[in-house]
Amino acid sequence: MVDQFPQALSIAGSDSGGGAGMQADLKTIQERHVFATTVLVAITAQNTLGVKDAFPLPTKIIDEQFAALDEDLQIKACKTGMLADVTRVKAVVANLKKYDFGPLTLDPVMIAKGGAPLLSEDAVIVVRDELLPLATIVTPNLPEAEKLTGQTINTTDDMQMAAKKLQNMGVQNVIIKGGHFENDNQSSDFVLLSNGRSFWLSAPRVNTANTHGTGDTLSACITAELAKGNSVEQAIKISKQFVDATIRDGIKVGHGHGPLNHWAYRKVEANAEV
Ligand SMILES: Nc1ncnc2c1ncn2[C@@H]1O[C@H](COP(=O)(O)OP(=O)(O)O)[C@@H](O)[C@H]1O
Ligand SMILES: Cc1ncc(COP(=O)(O)O)c(N)n1
Repeated sequence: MVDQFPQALSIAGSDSGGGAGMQADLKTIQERHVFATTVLVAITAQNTLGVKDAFPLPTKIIDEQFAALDEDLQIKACKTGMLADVTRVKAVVANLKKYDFGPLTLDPVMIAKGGAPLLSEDAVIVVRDELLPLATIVTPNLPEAEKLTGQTINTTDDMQMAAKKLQNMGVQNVIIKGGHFENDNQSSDFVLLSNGRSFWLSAPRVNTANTHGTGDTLSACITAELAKGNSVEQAIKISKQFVDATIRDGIKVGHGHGPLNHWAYRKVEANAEV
């Protein structure tokens, strides 16, 4: 059979403000020329000023979304974002064990930039023990890596140690994002691959409050690149450049932590072609 157009899946929560969550995933996957599909796990009433309310969806409709996709589509890579609570994490784990949607990028979303919880405290252990071993790559920010490993992260050495711990927990590849090291003039992420290779991806830190959805965008881009058949290393490198462009070439939307410019990477690619 002729291969179908590359298809990727975002399993996440909706951000009504359009900057993060499933909306950021859809915009990113589309920008990478991959067909985006979705399993909606929760709905948030949210804007750039914060999360006003959140409503986790019943597991029945979560299961039905997975079944509908499996019946018809040929999904080559998937990612998880906001999973809300123990019930939803367990539902997603069960579905990912039931169906093959390709390599899983696990973005262990826990707390929104504005401070609102997007994953209940008791669900962290379920993510660690049940979802992490299913993932091809995990993409925690610093507070998420601290929660998952139980260690504090104050230095770059701590980041490397935490990455090794995560790998020992059963995930093949790890990227620990350094966006929260706000006193550094670089934004540096540490990558540890399944073959033991490790490296840093750094970019000059952009002095901006408009970083709503950076983590979602990075993990969605990795997912899109994996759906095209790129290696984990290629996918991570392209995604760092992609998210960097979306932050650097910013737009003004809303009055708080504004969203990214999801079409900024087009200019980078156009310049590269000249
Ligand atoms: N101010 C910034 N300037 C440049 N890159 C940034 C900035 N903030 C975050 N990043 C990058 O954005 C990506 C997402 O990181 P981070 O913001 O830590 O994730 P999250 O949204 O999950 O908290 C990483 O590649 C990080 O290095
Ligand atoms: C539905 C949803 N999913 C994820 C995030 C995390 O994004 P950020 O950490 O940039 O606030 C969010 N705010 N809302």
